[in-house]
Amino acid sequence: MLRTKVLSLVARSGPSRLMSTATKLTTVEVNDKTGIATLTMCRAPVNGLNLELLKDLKTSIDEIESNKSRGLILTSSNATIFSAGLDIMEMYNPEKERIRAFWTQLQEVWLSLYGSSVPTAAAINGHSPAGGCLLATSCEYRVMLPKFTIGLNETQLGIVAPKWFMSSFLSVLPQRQAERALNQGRMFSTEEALQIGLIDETATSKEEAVEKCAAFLGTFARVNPLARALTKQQFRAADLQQLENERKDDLEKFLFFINQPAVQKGLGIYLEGLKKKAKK
Ligand SMILES: CC/C=C\C/C=C\C/C=C\C=C\CC(=O)SCCNC(=O)CCNC(=O)[C@H](O)C(C)(C)COP(=O)(O)OP(=O)(O)OC[C@H]1O[C@@H](n2cnc3c(N)ncnc32)[C@H](O)[C@@H]1OP(=O)(O)O
Repeated sequence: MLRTKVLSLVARSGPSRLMSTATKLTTVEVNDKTGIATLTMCRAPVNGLNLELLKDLKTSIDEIESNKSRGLILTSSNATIFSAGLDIMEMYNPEKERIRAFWTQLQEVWLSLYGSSVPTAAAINGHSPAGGCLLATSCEYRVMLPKFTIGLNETQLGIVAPKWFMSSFLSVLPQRQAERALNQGRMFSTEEALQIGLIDETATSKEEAVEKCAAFLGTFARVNPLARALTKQQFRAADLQQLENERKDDLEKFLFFINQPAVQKGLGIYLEGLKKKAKK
């Protein structure tokens, strides 16, 4: 497959350039006027984060970073789902080498998105459970459409969100609310998320959400970019460093946990429930 880290121009539409690393599961469109890049996840049916989508996300984030875009807006091509979180098929009866690569890639994506020197915002145009919420809370600003849900529901699946998932959540919510929501595996409606501060604004369409994200990113237009980036970095450095220091341990913990027969059984039951619901 043709995969190059060099930015390539593959299409033009209006004032935006569609740039791509020939990936299939993400697209990056840069607005020529604002310099803001919109990174869209497009893995059918639900933007489940599998190894390939994670690789494409990482490539796209790196591309936006190295292209010195003025901002990054993360969104989805699906009309009702931002991301269904980690693809459970990657964790259920996993293949030994692939699951290692999968978790390592998830760590990479989080380190690049949460640690991005570019200002970031999420246009949450659909449901955003677990890993979807992780991506959204790794950004600096969130605009969400009504009648969807967002949250870290891991405990509902019998799994435990690792510390760095909590770091993103805690960068948005006060400890008391974050702890309670995580322990409950609570999913918030758009209205509840706004009330608690898990999202910053609502919008009635994806276009409006993207516009509101762009307006937020525009607030940095007159701020010195280096001063802004270093300030953001200082806020996030301890969280990022913690994962950097514990990456191997974190991977081994994940592998140990996910391979427990009780966890596998729970994931199997959960998947079955999802499939039954989908057939109805
Ligand atoms: C001490 C600590 C140490 C280490 C840490 C250890 C462990 C941590 C490990 C993991 C952390 C995981 C975080 C995660 O992200 S887990 C994933 C959580 N996601 C969910 O619970 C979402 C489940 N999905 C839904 O709720 C819904 O599908 C929806 C709201 C996103 C969309 O609803 P729809 O009605 O529009 O669509 P469906 O009909 O339900 O689904 C269509 C299709 O897609 C399949 N599917 C949905 N979600 C997933 C998924 N996350 N993974 C895989 N597949 C998914 C669904 O089964 C349907 O498939 P079929 O069409 O039936 O084939």
